[in-house]
Amino acid sequence: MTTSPFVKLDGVAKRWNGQLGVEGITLDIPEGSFTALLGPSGCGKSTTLRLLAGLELPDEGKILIDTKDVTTSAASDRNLSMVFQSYALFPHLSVAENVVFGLKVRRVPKKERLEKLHRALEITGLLGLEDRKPGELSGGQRQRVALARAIVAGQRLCLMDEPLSNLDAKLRNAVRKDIKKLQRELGITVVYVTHDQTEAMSMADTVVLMKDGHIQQVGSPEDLYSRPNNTFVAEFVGAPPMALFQSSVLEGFGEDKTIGIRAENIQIVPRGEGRMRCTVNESEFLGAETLIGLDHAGAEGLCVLKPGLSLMAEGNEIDIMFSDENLHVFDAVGQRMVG
Ligand SMILES: Nc1ncnc2c1ncn2[C@@H]1O[C@H](COP(=O)(O)OP(=O)(O)OP(=O)(O)O)[C@@H](O)[C@H]1O
Repeated sequence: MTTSPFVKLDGVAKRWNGQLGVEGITLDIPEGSFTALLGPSGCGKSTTLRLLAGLELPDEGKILIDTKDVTTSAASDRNLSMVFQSYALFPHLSVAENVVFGLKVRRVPKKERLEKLHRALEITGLLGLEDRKPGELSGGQRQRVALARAIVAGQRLCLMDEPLSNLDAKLRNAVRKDIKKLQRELGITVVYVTHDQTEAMSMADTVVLMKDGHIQQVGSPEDLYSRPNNTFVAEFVGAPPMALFQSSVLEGFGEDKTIGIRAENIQIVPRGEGRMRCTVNESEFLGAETLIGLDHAGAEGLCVLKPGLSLMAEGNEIDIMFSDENLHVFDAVGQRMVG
C-alpha cells in the first residue's frame, strides 16, 4: 500500500509578467520529514516556499496539503506555521506575548496558552527570558522566540525561509541543531529554504536542489553527493567542489564527455606511477586535513586532501592516481551517464 504524501506539488509554475519564477515543480513530501530547498540566489527557493504558504498563487499546477487541494486557498486556511530570516517579532511585546500572540488572536483560553507557552519556552531554552523585549535579546535568542511561536501554533507543517542567515557562524551551528532536534521531537514536517549546502546537507532527509526556477535533483544528501544527476549538482554539492574536466584528458573515455572526481578519491603517487601529472598551486591547512590545489593543462579544480598538516610547496610537480570506479561521467549536455 502506498500512502499519499503529506505535501504535494504537481507541475507548479509561477511567472511575473512572463518572467520565470519557477516551472514544472513536482514534489512529494512525506509527513514528519525535513526537506531543504537548496540552490543559488534567484533559483526559485523562496518562490516555491511562498507558493506552498499561500503567499503567492501559482499560474499552473496543483498544491495539496494533507490530501486537501489548497492551490487557491488563503495562507490562513493552510494549517501551517512559518519562520522567517527577519524573525518578524513585535518589538513592543515581551517574549511571552510574542510567542502566544497567535493563540490570543485565536481566543485560546488563558490556562492552555500558559501551558503551551511554558512548554515552547522549555523546548527552545528560553525559560527565564519571558519578560524581555526582542531588543534585549541576542540574534540567536530572537530566532528561538520565532521558533517558539511556530511551536505553540501546533501546526503539523512548518515552513522556514533562511531562518539562520542573520546569525554568526557559531550560533548558526547551535540553532541548526536545535531546529533539527525540535523537528524530530515534535514529529512535524519542515520545508526549509537555504542557499547554504552545509545547512541543507546536515539537517535535511531530502534535499531539493534548484537552478533557474527548475528542480535539478531530489534525493538524500548522500544521493546528491555520491550520484549527482548532472554537472551543476556535481559542482554545487560538496566542499571542495568536484573537479570536472573534458574526457579527452583520459584515455578510453572518448571526446565529448565530462569527467568528475572528488578530492578524497585522488591519491598522490610516486613519479611515473600516476594517471596525471599536476603542479601544486596552493596548500590550505584546514585543521584535520590539508587541501592541496593542483593545476593541470586539461583539468581545472583538481585537489587532493592529505591528513593533518601536510603543506606542499607551490610549483611542485606531482603525479596523481584515481580508480575508474570513483569517476563520474557526464554526457555532452552534462547529464550523468553511468553508475
Ligand atoms: N514578486 C516578484 N516579482 C517579479 N519577479 C520575482 C518576484 N519574486 C521573485 N521573482 C523572481 O523569481 C526568481 C526566483 O526568485 P526567488 O526569490 O524565489 O529566488 P531564491 O532562490 O529564493 O533567491 P534568494 O536566495 O536570493 O532569496 C528570480 O528571478 C526573482 O527575480
